[in-house]
Amino acid sequence: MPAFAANLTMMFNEWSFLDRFDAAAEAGFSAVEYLFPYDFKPEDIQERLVRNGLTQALFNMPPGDWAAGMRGLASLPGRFDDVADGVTRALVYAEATGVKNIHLMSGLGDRNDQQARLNYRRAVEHAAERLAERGLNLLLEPINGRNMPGYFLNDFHAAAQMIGEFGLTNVKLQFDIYHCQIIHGDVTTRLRELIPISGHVQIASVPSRQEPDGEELNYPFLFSELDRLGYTGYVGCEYHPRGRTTDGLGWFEPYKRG
Ligand SMILES: O=C(O)C(=O)[C@H](O)CO
Ligand SMILES: [Mg+2]
Repeated sequence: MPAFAANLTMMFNEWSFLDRFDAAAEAGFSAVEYLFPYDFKPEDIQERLVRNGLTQALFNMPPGDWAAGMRGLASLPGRFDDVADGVTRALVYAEATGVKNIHLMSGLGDRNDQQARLNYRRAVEHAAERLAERGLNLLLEPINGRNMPGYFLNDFHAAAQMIGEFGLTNVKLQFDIYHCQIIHGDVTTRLRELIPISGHVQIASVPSRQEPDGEELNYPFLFSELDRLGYTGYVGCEYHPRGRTTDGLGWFEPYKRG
C-alpha cells in the first residue's frame, strides 16, 4: 500500500501554512510535501513536523521570482550562481526537516537549444554533487505545457534520457502521474518503464487536477501497480480540493494512518 504525502501548497488551504501540518496529521497523513518552505523559518517547520510525527517527503529548490513568472533557473543563461545560492538555501531547510528528496525546477526554455541543455546539465551536476554529500536525492520533474507553457523539461522520455546521460546515482525522476497522462497517456506502461529511476510520485485527477477519485485515471489500479512495481517512496497528493479538503478525502480512507 503506497504511503501518501499531503501537498500543503494545494491541500488544507483553509488553514494558515504552518497549521496545515497539524490538519494533515489530523486527517491521517504520515508525510507532507509543498512547493517552497522559504517564507517560513526552518525551525518553525521542524517544530510542526516533530509535533505531528510527520515525514517531510519533498520540497523544491528556490525557483527564482515566481510572482514574475520564473519557474526555476536551471536551464537559464547567466543564472548558475543563483542556482548555487538556491542549493545552499535549500540545504538549510533539508537539515531542519530531514527531507531526502529536493526538486530542481528547470525553468522555461527550449529543450532543443544546446546552450540551455548545457546550462541545465551544469546546474543539475552541481546540485546533485552537493546533495550527494548529505545523502539526498535531486529530483527532476517533467511538467505539461498546458499548466506551464514553455517549460524546458516537458517530456518524460527526454527526462529519462537526460537522467541516463548524467549518470548520477542521486538524480531521479519525479513522476507526476497527472503530468504524464496529459503529456503522453499510457501511464501504466510509463510507470513500468520509469519507476526504477523515480524517486517520488505525485497524483491528481485528469483533467481537473482535483481529488484522485474519478475522471480519466483509475487510481486504485495505479496504486496497486505501484505496489506491484515495488515502489516504496511517497505518493504526493498534489491536487486542488474541489471544496473543503477534508470533505474530499473519501478516496484516502483505506490508506490513512490509524
Ligand atoms: O507542478 C508540479 O507538478 C510540481 O510538482 C512542481 O513542484 C511545481 O510546479
Ligand atoms: Mg508535480
